[in-house]
Amino acid sequence: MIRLEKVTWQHGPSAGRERETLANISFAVPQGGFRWLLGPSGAGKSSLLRLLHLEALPRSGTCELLGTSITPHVKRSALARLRQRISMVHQDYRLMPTLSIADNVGLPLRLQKRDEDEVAQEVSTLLTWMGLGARQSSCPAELSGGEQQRTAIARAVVSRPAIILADEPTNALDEAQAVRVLTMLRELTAMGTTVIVATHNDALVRRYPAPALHLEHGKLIGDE
Ligand SMILES: Nc1ncnc2c1ncn2[C@@H]1O[C@H](COP(=O)(O)OP(=O)(O)OP(=O)(O)O)[C@@H](O)[C@H]1O
Repeated sequence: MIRLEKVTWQHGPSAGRERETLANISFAVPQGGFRWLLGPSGAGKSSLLRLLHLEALPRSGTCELLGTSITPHVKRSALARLRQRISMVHQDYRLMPTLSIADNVGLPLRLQKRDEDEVAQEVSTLLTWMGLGARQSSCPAELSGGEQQRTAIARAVVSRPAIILADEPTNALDEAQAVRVLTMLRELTAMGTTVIVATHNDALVRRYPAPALHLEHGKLIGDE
């Protein structure tokens, strides 16, 4: 469950800024829910996802993720536990440049101290499904943009997190790959994962009708 009530946040210090990056944002997504996150460039989509990924804390308002209230007083240990259950596909992928593709994808499983044989098996199965079976020992720099994006998606889903946040996860993919990724994300919601996908891909939104959060100038102008 994700629940935000009048959440406000901004980049940098409050003084001297014309407006908040995110202003008075309220919405809720039940566990297993799917939401598109839409809005023009600069509307605040990435900022909202970063907030939900706990890369920053709200300036005001209440934010509840998976039953934990995110307040300035929340314990670091609680935040750390929560972070392990929330995955993000960043727009710029954020792969570890010195690790192979397999090790990048295996990272969340190793953080969970999973058995090495199990890690190898899960990573290999997922990468093969993503069409990256032959690239497992390559480094990110040797991959195309689309291959890097698919690696970032694999890393986000491999540990079966409770929440997946994806920031334009299909912008480097061709249509067939984008459809495959969306189908997978929708299937994960059927298994109880909450998914929010920011996108400018109107065709994909039309193909997968779902409720959408519409942001404009940092304000939520629609939740339907
Ligand atoms: N690091 C930063 N420092 C200061 N302001 C920033 C920073 N990153 C983004 N902003 C500002 O915050 C606002 C929201 O940006 P954000 O990246 O969240 O929008 P977006 O909707 O994701 O845009 P896009 O669709 O282009 O990715 C914009 O006004 C942007 O200029």
